[in-house]
Parts: sequence; structure tokens; C-alpha cells
Amino acid sequence: MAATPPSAGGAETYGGSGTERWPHRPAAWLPVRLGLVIRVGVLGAKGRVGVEVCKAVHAADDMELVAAVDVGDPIESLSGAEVVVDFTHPDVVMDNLKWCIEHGVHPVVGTTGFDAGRLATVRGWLEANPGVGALIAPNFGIAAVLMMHFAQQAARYFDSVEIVELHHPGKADAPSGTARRTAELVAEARRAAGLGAMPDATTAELPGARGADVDGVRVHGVRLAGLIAHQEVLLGGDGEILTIRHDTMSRASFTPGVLLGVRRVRDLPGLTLGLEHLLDL
Ligand SMILES: NC(=O)c1ccc[n+]([C@@H]2O[C@H](COP(=O)([O-])OP(=O)(O)OC[C@H]3O[C@@H](n4cnc5c(N)ncnc54)[C@H](O)[C@@H]3O)[C@@H](O)[C@H]2O)c1
Ligand SMILES: O=C(O)C1=N[C@H](C(=O)O)CCC1
Repeated sequence: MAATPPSAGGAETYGGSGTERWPHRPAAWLPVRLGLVIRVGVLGAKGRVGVEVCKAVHAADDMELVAAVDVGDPIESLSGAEVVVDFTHPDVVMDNLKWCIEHGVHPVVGTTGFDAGRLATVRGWLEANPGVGALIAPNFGIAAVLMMHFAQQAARYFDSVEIVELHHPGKADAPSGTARRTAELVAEARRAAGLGAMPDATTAELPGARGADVDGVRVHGVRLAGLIAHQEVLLGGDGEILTIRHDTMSRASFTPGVLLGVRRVRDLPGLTLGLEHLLDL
């Protein structure tokens, strides 16, 4: 019979703050002893994505869910975590990130709403806390990351590129983080190829009819009951059109990417922007 130690050295953190709804699952004592189990906290644990992340962390043999935090829970509940996953709201994510970085906790962030100013602030916090790694990814779906990558690769071959993002009506931000990042990648690719502005003769416009201008790329947002998260990148050239489309069919699709981020973020000091950097693309 396998020997069982009297104390698994870390397994006692099971059932920590907010984790009551996750059935007790003792961590295998040897990996805990060897420090191979990553202590993970989740912010936004009761949300649409947070619930899926808690399930996935709980089921992972190399992770321990030490805190499942939502509105009303003290952020100090995360003190026992090495890595914190944040799927909350654009209005609160900066405060969460600041707390994590200043407490030496590595954040893996899915929450959207990051612009250049916010990213510069995060970089400043990370410089003041060397050794802390933060991963911020607008989309943790592997297929979504590939869609963005393919759009970036294709962009230089076409006169016109426009993006249509389609989401559930409960979404707070527009355009989506994925669409915003895709537009930036397309714009970078066009600049690198020496392409100028896209053809567009519009002179009379009802405000909003041509979508938002992100780095010179038009982005159109749809909010519709029944949707989860979808995006089309339309690329138009001489007599032909390429459409690259991604559809999220389940929020569980985000969790393999999140777990990959949790496993890698401690070894990536500073800011990593986008899951593509972990995928060898
Ligand atoms: N990067 C990705 O792959 C990805 C995928 C899906 C959603 N998102 C983004 O993640 C965010 C959350 O999406 P969602 O659909 O799960 O939203 P949601 O509203 O269903 O969940 C957010 C949860 O965060 C909680 N919350 C709010 N403020 C908090 C705080 N200060 N501390 C702790 N918890 C807090 C809310 O109570 C809620 O339970 C959005 O910004 C969304 O765009 C990103
Ligand atoms: O449901 C959401 O909200 C999503 N947000 C991300 C974004 O803004 O790109 C990723 C897709 C789902």
C-alpha cells in the first residue's frame, strides 16, 4: 500500500476562501511536497468564464484552487496563491492587477478593456516588482488566436480589411478585446508592407455607421441574444474576398489556454501580451 504522509504540506489550503462549491480533492502529496503543484486563485469566480476556469483548475492534477473570489470577497483571500486568473470586468481589473503584482502574485488576465495607457501602467508596476510575470490575453481560445494570426499574415495581400465582432448582449466593452488586438495586428502588417490607407469614399455618414476606427482598421460590433463570441475578418482585393471566421461554441474553450498560461507565467517575468507567445506560432 502506498505510504500516505500525515500532512501533505499544502493540501490543507484546499477549501480556502470561496472554494466551498468545489468538492474537496486532496492534491497528490508527492507533487505538493516537491512544489510541483501551482497554487491558483480565481478572480471573477462566479462569472460566465470564471466558473469554467475554477472547474478546469480544480480538475488539473498539477494545480490547486486555493481561492475563488468574486464581488464582496476580500482580495486578501488570494494571499496563498502563486498565480491568479482574472476574468472580472474592465472597471476593476487594474486594481486587481496592481494588488497581484505588488504582492508578488503572477496574474493571468482574460479581462478585456486594455489600451496603450493601461498597458504602460502595468509595465510600470512590473518594473517596480522584477520577477513577477503577467500574461494578458484578449482571447484564450486556441482557434481564436490562430484566426488573429492568420488575419495578420493575410493582411498585406489585400487592399481592404474590416472586422466584424459578434457577442452576447451581456458584454461590457466594445469593440471586443480580440477585435481591437486583431485590428492592431492587421495595421502593423499593413504598415510593414508599406500599404497606405484603405479605399473608402464615404463623405456622408450617420455616426457609427462605418464602425470604430482602430489604428485605421474599421471594426463593427454586433450584440445579439444567442451568441457567445464570434469574429469575422473580411479581406478584400482585386475580384476576390477572403473571410476568416472564428466561433466560440462553449466558454470551456478558453480553459486550455488559461491553464497553459498558469503553467508558464511564473517563468515569464514582465508583461506577455497574447497567448500566441506561448504557442510557438
Ligand atoms: N480573454 C478571453 O479569452 C476572454 C474570454 C471571455 C471573456 N473575456 C473577458 O473576461 C471578462 C469577464 O467575462 P464574463 O463573461 O465571465 O463576465 P461575467 O460578468 O459573467 O463575470 C465577471 C465576474 O466578475 C465578478 N467581479 C466583478 N468585479 C469583481 C471584483 N472586483 N472582484 C472579484 N470579482 C469581481 C462579477 O461578479 C462576475 O461574477 C470580460 O472582460 C470579457 O470580455 C475574455
Ligand atoms: O464574452 C466576452 O466578453 C469575450 N470577451 C473577449 C473579447 O472581448 O475579445 C474574448 C471573447 C469573449
